[in-house]
Amino acid sequence: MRLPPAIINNTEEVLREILRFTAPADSTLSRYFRDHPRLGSRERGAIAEGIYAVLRNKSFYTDFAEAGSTPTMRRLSLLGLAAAVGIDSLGGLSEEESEWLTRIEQIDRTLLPPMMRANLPKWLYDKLVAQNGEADTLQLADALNQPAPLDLRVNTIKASKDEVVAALATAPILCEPTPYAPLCLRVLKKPSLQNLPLFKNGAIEVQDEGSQILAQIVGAKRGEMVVDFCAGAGGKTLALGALMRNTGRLYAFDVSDKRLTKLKPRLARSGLSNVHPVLIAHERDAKIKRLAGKIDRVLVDAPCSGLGTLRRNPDVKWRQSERAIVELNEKQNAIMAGAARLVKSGGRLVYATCSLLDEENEAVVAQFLATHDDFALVPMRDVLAEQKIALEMDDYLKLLPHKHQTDGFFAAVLERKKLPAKPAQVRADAAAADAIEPSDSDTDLAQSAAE
Ligand SMILES: C[S@@+](CC[C@H](N)C(=O)[O-])C[C@H]1O[C@@H](n2cnc3c(N)ncnc32)[C@H](O)[C@@H]1O
Repeated sequence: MRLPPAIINNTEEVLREILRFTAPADSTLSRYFRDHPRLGSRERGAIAEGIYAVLRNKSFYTDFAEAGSTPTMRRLSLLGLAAAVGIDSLGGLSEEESEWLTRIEQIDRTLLPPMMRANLPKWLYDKLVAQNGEADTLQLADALNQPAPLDLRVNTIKASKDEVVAALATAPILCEPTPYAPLCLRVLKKPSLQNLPLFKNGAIEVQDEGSQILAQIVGAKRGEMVVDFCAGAGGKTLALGALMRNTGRLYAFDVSDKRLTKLKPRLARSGLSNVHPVLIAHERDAKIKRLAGKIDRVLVDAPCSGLGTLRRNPDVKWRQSERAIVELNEKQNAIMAGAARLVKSGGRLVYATCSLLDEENEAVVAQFLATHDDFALVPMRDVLAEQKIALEMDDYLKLLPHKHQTDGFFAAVLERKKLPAKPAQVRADAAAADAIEPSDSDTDLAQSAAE
């Protein structure tokens, strides 16, 4: 059955707003759907997919939509909707529009000028070509312009992987294991999962395989003191807490109350009791200072451009700018310096981003090492071997959608050099002092966590 002609107008209306790039596309779409409750689920799906198709293919579509007699916004909407549901499913097309859409569908995109084929803004295209060359950039861009698969992480606190596969099969939902992360399942279609008992009872979380690998390379062990410095809504926190088998202490820091609030229901579902969310004012907050030198593993999943997640958030490439990257860089350097203070001698600091740009990745690590000679890089190949992850990397983790079918991720592991052992008497005195005067850091933080 054809979709009603009115959805072309709806798409045009919301697209006009989204293309101003003043807010994330997903939040504008959610608000539009809330304001238009009469749209059915099929119509909503078509509009959302149509908008995402325009965002993914904006350079190519704009070039073709600007020619012709009908308004550009209608033509862009038609191109997006046709890509999302097929020309034959669209009601209300004129004969000229149907023929025009068919002609564009038949264009061989490999013959387009490279930047138009990549559908990237010039500044980003130029940076990626300078970094990786044109052929690799085009392959990367093609992969970034495909929708991401739906990956799940099995929460072993609640169920085994086999139990989850069996329960999904009865739904019936088909899934398959992925190559690298041991607890990852890739769902073959994209069913809604929210109402599944498995989801409600916390046995599964939606999480990209790349994100799961990142949590694993932190190498957090049972009973350790761990900090997830930029925990956000807790995607990696929950994975870390489960890897620690719900033991030790895992602090989830963030400067955003809104994001930490989103962590709370996920935490309740997860069954974890070792996680302590703490709202911090900034990376030098006094709450942090009190944990200085006490933490085994610190993860900095830094605020970044998010360019590695274009499969999910295609608007990000049009919303980011070179100037924003410079500002992010300052923040990334400052957060690393703040987080480093927590790491104990012999402990590890993991820097991670979902950016594709060297300046947010290798350059931040280089700047950190240049100013922190008490840290050394642990080559990623050694970390992956420790964790038995079958990925070939050199010094850094660099996950890419066209090579690993994950979002784009970067990570580096830095170890704080071990201090020379203290003389026996000094050690004994320090132990006695600790026993009499427990540090106030834990009580303070536990209190913040309870708030
Ligand atoms: C990439 S997101 C984290 C995503 C999260 N780790 C996850 O797996 O879902 C970066 C986070 O850093 C937080 N952030 C920004 N500045 C910060 C700072 N100075 N200290 C700690 N967190 C900060 C942001 O609020 C945001 O939640």
